[in-house]
Amino acid sequence: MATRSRPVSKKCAVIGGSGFLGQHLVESLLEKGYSVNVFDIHKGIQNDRVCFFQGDLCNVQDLQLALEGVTTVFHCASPAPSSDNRELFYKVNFIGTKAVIRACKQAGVQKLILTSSASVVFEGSDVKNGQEDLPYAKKPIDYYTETKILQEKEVLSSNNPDENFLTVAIRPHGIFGPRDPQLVPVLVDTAKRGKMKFIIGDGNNLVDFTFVKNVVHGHILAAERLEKNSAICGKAYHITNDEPIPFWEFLSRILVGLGYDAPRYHLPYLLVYYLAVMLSLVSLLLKPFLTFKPTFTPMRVALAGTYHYYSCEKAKCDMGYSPLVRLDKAIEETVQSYSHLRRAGSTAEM
Ligand SMILES: NC(=O)C1=CN([C@@H]2O[C@H](COP(=O)(O)OP(=O)(O)OC[C@H]3O[C@@H](n4cnc5c(N)ncnc54)[C@H](O)[C@@H]3O)[C@@H](O)[C@H]2O)C=CC1
Ligand SMILES: CC(C)CCC[C@@H](C)[C@H]1CC[C@H]2C3=C(CC[C@]12C)[C@@]1(C)CCC(=O)C[C@@H]1CC3
Repeated sequence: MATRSRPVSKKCAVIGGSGFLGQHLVESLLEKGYSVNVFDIHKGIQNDRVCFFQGDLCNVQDLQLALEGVTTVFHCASPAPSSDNRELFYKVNFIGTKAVIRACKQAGVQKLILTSSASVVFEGSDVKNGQEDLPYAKKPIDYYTETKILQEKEVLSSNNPDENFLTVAIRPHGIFGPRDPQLVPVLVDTAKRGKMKFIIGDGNNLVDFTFVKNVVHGHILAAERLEKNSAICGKAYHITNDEPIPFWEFLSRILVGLGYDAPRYHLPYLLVYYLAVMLSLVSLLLKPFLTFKPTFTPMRVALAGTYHYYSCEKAKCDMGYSPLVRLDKAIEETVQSYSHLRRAGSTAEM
């Protein structure tokens, strides 16, 4: 172990370590010689090399054991955006994050790295090469994002070098990669139901999709650069692949890679957007009698039909970030990892 750059005594905790990003983060931290405690409400991680603590982050007592002797905490837990549960978003992302900060301070944790989201500045209209000085969205695209804003503000304002408590927020966008429960499975499911035939808008809108290993790299760099007097204290950073791609081209490459047809027919953006708004109202009205989850929600349509890509220059400059894996390689690795979702009878093709 003498060759490792980080001593094993560097103990950190990953809150949300059973999740998609959390698991990749844990694996990378272990590879780098950190010792890792995982805290999560679900035991989704099978790894003998970590200490697992099951609990709800809203509960300071639950957190205490997991944070004992820990110097660095990564907070990447959140209810899934698709859960569409306002109360839960507020409780976990806002009240729960306050509990995390309190527990960190009580346990003498020195660094807190929050996984925020680039969507905190997105209001459903084009963002091109957005920088971190964009104001928070006044009308966020959904309630999940509204609570991500509250959460980020709370974490950044708790940065206090005098108390030896330093914080930073990482804002990824469109995370994808092996084991993602959200993007590829939703795409494949939609394609299987014959609903992936249409391109919303002209199809030229550039978007950031960020490979999970690059997001992890950004988090670990931030943790390592977070020192008293460093430029990154109390700041937010976009972490992207730095290769914006047309939204529909990205989706098509994943779909074709897995043997499905790429969407071909164009529909006007505003028409689909207002249809999605109407559909979500109908589903709300019918809720007491019948539950159905529309595939094309206003939030998804806004994400699918507008430009939303962000500059990661500030992360490059302040923490020496640059993506480790290029987009082509990342798509290839992702498609290969989803061989179980490949269309029956299709052969591998990239
Ligand atoms: N997936 C994406 O494209 C993006 C995700 N993010 C953020 O990245 C972070 C990680 O996202 P994913 O890994 O995709 O989500 P995920 O759903 O795979 O993982 C979240 C984890 O948090 C845990 N969790 C939820 N509530 C909890 C609670 N009360 N106490 C303890 N653990 C709890 C879940 O059990 C899960 O293991 C989240 O903060 C999300 O907001 C930000 C930008 C984009
Ligand atoms: C049915 C199709 C129109 C769209 C299918 C793909 C979507 C499931 C994904 C495309 C962009 C993704 C995205 C997120 C979730 C999954 C997508 C909508 C986030 C909302 C996840 C949480 C965030 O913080 C922001 C992400 C933006 C991009």
